[in-house]
Amino acid sequence: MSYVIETQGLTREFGERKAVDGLGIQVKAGEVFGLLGPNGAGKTTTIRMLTTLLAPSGGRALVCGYDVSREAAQVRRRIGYVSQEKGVRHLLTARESVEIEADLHHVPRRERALRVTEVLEVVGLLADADRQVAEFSGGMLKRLDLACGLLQQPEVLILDEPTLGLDVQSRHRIWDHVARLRRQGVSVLLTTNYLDEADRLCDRVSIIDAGKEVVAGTPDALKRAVGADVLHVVTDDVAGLRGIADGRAWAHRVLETGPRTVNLHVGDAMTALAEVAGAARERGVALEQIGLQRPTLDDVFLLHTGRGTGTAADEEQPHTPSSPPAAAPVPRTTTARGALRGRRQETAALLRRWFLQLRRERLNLVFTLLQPAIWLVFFGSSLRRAVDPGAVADADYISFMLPGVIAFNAVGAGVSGAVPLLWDKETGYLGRLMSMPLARSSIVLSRLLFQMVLGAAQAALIMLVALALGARPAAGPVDAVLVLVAVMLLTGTLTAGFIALAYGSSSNTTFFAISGFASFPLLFASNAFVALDAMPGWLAAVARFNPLTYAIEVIRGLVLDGWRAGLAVPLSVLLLFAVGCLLTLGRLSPARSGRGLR
Ligand SMILES: Nc1ncnc2c1ncn2[C@@H]1O[C@H](COP(=O)(O)OP(=O)(O)OP(=O)(O)O)[C@@H](O)[C@H]1O
Repeated sequence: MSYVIETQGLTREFGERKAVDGLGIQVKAGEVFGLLGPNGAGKTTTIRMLTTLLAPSGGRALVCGYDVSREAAQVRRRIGYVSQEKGVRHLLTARESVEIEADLHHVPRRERALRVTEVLEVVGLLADADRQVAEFSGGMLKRLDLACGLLQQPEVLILDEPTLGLDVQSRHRIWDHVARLRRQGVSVLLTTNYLDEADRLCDRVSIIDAGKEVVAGTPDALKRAVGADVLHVVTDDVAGLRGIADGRAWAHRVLETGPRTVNLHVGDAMTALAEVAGAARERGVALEQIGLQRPTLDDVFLLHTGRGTGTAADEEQPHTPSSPPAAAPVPRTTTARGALRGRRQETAALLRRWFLQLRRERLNLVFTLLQPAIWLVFFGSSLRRAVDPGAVADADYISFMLPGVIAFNAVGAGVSGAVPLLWDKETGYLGRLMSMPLARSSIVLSRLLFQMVLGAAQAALIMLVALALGARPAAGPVDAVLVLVAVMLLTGTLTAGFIALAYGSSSNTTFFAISGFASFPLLFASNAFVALDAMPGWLAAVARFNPLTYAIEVIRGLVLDGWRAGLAVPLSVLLLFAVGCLLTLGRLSPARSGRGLR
C-alpha cells in the first residue's frame, strides 16, 4: 500500500504540554483524508509538522516518502498548503496577490494571467479581483488564500480548516473544487470542525483528541459502529431519561449533548420510541421533543470525544458550481540555469510586493524620505557650535556630519527593514512562504535588496540636502556613487542582522525591546560623531567590531577627500561584514525557533 502521508509516533511538546502525542495516521494516494477533533486536539500542530513549519519532538512523519525533518525541501516541493491564517497583503489587490504567488510557484509568465483568473473564479473572487485586499471581509480573505493554494496542482493538498468562517455558497464552491481535485488524483488532507463537510468529502477520517487518535475509518463504517439509529430527546429531566434507558436491551448508549439534550443510540428506532414514550408517561418524565435521526459523524465524534465541536453545520442550499479546469502541476526545473531563473522570479515577485506596498503607503514614503534630511538639519544646526573647530579641520561642518547622519539613518533602515517580516511571521504569511518550495534566501534577499535601494535613495537625498545647506564636499560624482555603494552594503548588513533578530524573537515586543536597546550602542560605539582617537580605549576597541565604523570611514573619506587607495581596506571589511551576515542569515530559519511558524 502506498501512503502519501504516514506518521509513526509523531509527537510535539510545548514545554510540559503534549500537543500531539504519538500520532500514527496513514493517508492513501488519491484519497481525501479528514483529521477531526475538538478545539485544541492537535490538528493544526500536526499539520504544521507535516508542512515542515514545526519540528517534531519525537516520532517521524513521511510526506510522499520524504521525511519532514530531514528532507524538508523535497516535502515542500510536493505539497500545497492553505493554513488557517489569513496572510496579509492588505495593500495589494486580489489579482496582484495571486500573481505574486504564481511567480513564487514559477508559473510561466505567458500562463500567469489565465491561471490567476481561473483560481479567482473557482473561489468566486473574480468580480473583486482588482479591489484592494484591505477592503475584504474575513471570508473573502480566506477564499483569497485558498485561490493561492490552488495555483498549482500539488501531489498532496493540505487544507487547515478550509471553509472556516465561509458562507454556504463559498463552502460549496470549495467542496466542489476538492472533489474535482480528488477525481484528478490529488490526495487531500484536511482538518475541519464541520462534520457534514468531513462526511461529504472524506474517504476516510481520523478523530483525534488530546493529540492522540481515538478512532479512524470511513465515515460510513464509523457511523455504523455508533448504532443503527439515534433518538434525539429534549427534556428538563435528563436523569429521569437516563433511568428509563439504563440497562435496557434496546438502548446501546446514552450521550448527553447539552444540558437538556440527550442522544439515545438504539438498535431499532420504532421499538425504542414506543418504550421511551411509554416509560416516560409511567414515571412522569416530561419529554419536550423526541425525534429520530440517522447517525451522523456528529454522533461518532460525540461518542469518541464525549463533546461537540462547537461548530454548527450550515444548512444545505442549492448552488451553481463554477467549473474552470484545474491548474496543471507546474514542472520545477532541475537545471542550474533553470534554478537560477526560478530564484530570480521569486525574488522579483517578492520585491514587487514590497514596492507595491510602499507606493500605496504614501505617507510612509514621504516620511521615510524626509526624516533623514530633517536629521541633518537638526544635527547640523544644533551641534555645529558645540564642536571643537579643530576636530573638523578645514572641512565644513555639514560635510563632517554627513557620514554620521547617513549611518544613523542606516540603523533605522535596518530595524524597519525587519519589521514587515515580523508582521509576516505574526500573521502566518511567512509560514505560507516557508511551506512553498521557494528558496529561503529569496525571501531575505528581496527584503535586503528593497531596503538597500531605499537606504541609497535616502542617502542621496541627505547628500542633496547637505549641498543645499552649504556643504562643499571634496567628493565628485564617482565618489558620490561609491558613497551609495557603501550605504547599500551597510544597510544590507544591518537589515540582515535585524531580520535574524526578528526570526529569533519570541514576540514583536521582544524584537522592539532588543532592537531599541541595540541601536544607540551601535551608533555611539562607532566613529559616527566622535573620532576613534578621541574615544576611551575600550570604546574604540568595541568600535572596531562595528560595521558602522568601517562604513563611516569610507563615506567620510569619500566626502572629505574623495577616493584614495587607503579606503579599499575599510570597504573590504564592510564587504566581509555584509557577506558574513548574509551567510549567517541564510542558515537561520524562522521555522527552527521554539514555536515554529504558523
Ligand atoms: N506555539 C505553541 N505554544 C504552546 N502551546 C501550543 C502552541 N501551539 C499549539 N499549542 C497547544 O497545543 C494544543 C493543540 O493545539 P492545535 O492548534 O494543534 O489544536 P487544533 O486541534 O488545531 O485546535 P482548533 O480546532 O482550535 O484549531 C493546544 O492545547 C494549544 O494550546
